[in-house]
Amino acid sequence: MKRRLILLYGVACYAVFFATFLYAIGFVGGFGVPKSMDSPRDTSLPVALAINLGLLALFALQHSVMARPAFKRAWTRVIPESAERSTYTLLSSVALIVLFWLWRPLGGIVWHVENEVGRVLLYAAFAFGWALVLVSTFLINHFDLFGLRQVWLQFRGRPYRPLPFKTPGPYRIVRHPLYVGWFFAFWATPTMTVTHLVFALMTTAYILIAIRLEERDLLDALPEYAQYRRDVPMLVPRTSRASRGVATRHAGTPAQ
Ligand SMILES: C[S@@+](CC[C@H](N)C(=O)[O-])C[C@H]1O[C@@H](n2cnc3c(N)ncnc32)[C@H](O)[C@@H]1O
Repeated sequence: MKRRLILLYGVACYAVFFATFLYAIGFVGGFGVPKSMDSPRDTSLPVALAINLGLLALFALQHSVMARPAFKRAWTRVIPESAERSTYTLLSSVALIVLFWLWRPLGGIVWHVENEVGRVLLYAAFAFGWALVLVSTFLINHFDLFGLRQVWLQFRGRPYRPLPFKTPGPYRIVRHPLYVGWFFAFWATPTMTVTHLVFALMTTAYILIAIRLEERDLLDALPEYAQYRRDVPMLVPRTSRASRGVATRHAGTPAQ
């Protein structure tokens, strides 16, 4: 009974995540949702700015604190270990839903591209970003990142084994393709409003901090990560032939 409940909980958390992810595409891109990030301003600028920065800080805190190994060790004394990742996924989605709900558009145009080719290219870059995010989750292990693998294994009575370190496809070109995807998704827009710019700047700063925290944990957990870090750039691909040689050194899938 308990196993079944945990499985159901994991599936429900995943469903909430997936709906939130789809909503986020419309919220950032400005289509298909009742209120997007770039809707007209309805609050005074300082108040709107304070609310938005608070919402972003709430998400950043939840997302980074709950991802740290020390927090997970303490937290799994309270909740079942197999439900930890699903709970993380659920609370991340809740933080985003609160952000969508309370977000205050600021108005103001920073740039506006009217040229058709430019607009198509920017929309293509936006779509590429979201696709890269999704594809990267599958390259690492989509079902583990969002907690489904953990609840399924407990349901089948099998022990959880952490994911091995992997460098598939884009992970041989940059260490953080998923975060590169976010940059495309957040910066590529034909109409950059002040709201959108604040969002893009703040999320960029947060991702750079999150990379430091994530890499600190990866260096602690994986002996091979230090060499990978020396060989493969963080976010911007190298163009030289030498770097391509280095990338092929990571073409295999070293075990953890
Ligand atoms: C949201 S994913 C982001 C992965 C990566 N930073 C990126 O931008 O593509 C974060 C999780 O991926 C794991 N991770 C990061 N790089 C990895 C790799 N090369 N192989 C396996 N897991 C990895 C981290 O330990 C963390 O649990």
